[in-house]
Amino acid sequence: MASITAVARLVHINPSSKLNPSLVSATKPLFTFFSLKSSYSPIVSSSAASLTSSRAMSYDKQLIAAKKAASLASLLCQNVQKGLLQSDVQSKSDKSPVTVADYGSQVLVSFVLQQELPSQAFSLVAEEDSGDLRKEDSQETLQRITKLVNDTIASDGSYKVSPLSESDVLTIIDCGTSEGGSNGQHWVLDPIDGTKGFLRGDQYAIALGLLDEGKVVLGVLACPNLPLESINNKNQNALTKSSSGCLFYAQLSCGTYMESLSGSPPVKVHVSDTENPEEASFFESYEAAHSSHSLSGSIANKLGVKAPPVRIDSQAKYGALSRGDGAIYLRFPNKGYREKIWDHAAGYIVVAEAGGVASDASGKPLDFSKGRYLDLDTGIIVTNRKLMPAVLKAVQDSLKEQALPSL
Ligand SMILES: Nc1ncnc2c1ncn2[C@@H]1O[C@H](COP(=O)(O)O)[C@@H](OP(=O)(O)O)[C@H]1O
Ligand SMILES: [Mg+2]
Ligand SMILES: [Mg+2]
Ligand SMILES: [Mg+2]
Repeated sequence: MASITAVARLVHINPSSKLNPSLVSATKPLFTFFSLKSSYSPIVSSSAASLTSSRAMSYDKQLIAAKKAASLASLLCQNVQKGLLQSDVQSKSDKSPVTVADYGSQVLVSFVLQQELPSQAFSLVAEEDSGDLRKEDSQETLQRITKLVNDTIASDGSYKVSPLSESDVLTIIDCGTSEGGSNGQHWVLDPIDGTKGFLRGDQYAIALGLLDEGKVVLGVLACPNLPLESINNKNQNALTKSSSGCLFYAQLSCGTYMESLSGSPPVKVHVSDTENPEEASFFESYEAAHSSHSLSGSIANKLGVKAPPVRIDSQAKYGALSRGDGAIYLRFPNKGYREKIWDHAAGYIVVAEAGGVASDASGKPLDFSKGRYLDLDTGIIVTNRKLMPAVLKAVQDSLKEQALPSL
């Protein structure tokens, strides 16, 4: 096991950092308490119960660190997406795709959080693990990830650390194996949510949330391909224009804000306030295998929704809903599919703090305190508070009809 060299060190922020300027100024000066020598070892909590937490506390420091981590990961993902190679993509044991950018993003987020918050115990529930990368035929992929991560850290210039080795990279990826739960604080990370969208050149998100005592208390959603302007169903051309991308962030009781990934001033966002389902447009997954399009079609009919659905990948749907581009997001996976907390934690608080609400099909709020999986009834409904009762009824009626044997 690699050893930590604990050295207090002042990190000088390089003024030429490529990150959003508001993040850079907010983070200097900063002490970190470990330096990376030849090998890397994470600061891992020995027990979740040892983490201190308080419901009344502010999460400002964590929010600054989370924004910086997601922004740096976005840079890596944007660079990879521009020149994606066939060899950059692998298939996981469940046959889902994973790319060098998924791994690279996970390493960067974990690295930045630990650099920025050195005095806090660190627990991370993240999607990826190093299992496949430790296999012999993954050597080249691991080298490519390591180079991507080191190049991104060097080009940003905020951290004066020796380059990470391949072994450091594997160790940092495996910082994400926490089980989460209802005690203490846990970061929740989807390093690329919407990998299929990422591969198509469409929408994806770097989604980072923080749980405190089982509740999501902050969330950051970086959506590098999402335009700042609305993508409602009247303006879907916006999706094809090049964009610098959006960063959504929310902290408990502080509202939801959006800024561009290139650093425009933040604006407070709010969900649509429509009470009329006929005026509401809805989002669903681009991938029909991830959510039943026919069920959401039947729900939309019951509600009298006129506009066709906007189908996009990833938690960009939560971001778009939080600023009112559409008013309803419906997600109904196949029976037996278990939703993971990293697919929803950041999006959940981004919508909730913008005045929206998310529940399962029985109307129960999503519960992030049960470990790596969400324990829920049938599907996920996200909308504004005024529409929720009508949407819930339409969902429950459609589910009952679906359960009836056809004549
Ligand atoms: N059969 C399935 N049903 C529902 N969700 C699925 C699924 N297979 C994969 N997913 C999840 O859907 C996420 C993408 O969401 P969306 O459909 O909104 O774009 C994927 O995240 P990753 O891309 O991080 O693996 C994955 O976790
Ligand atoms: Mg995945
Ligand atoms: Mg995901
Ligand atoms: Mg993912």
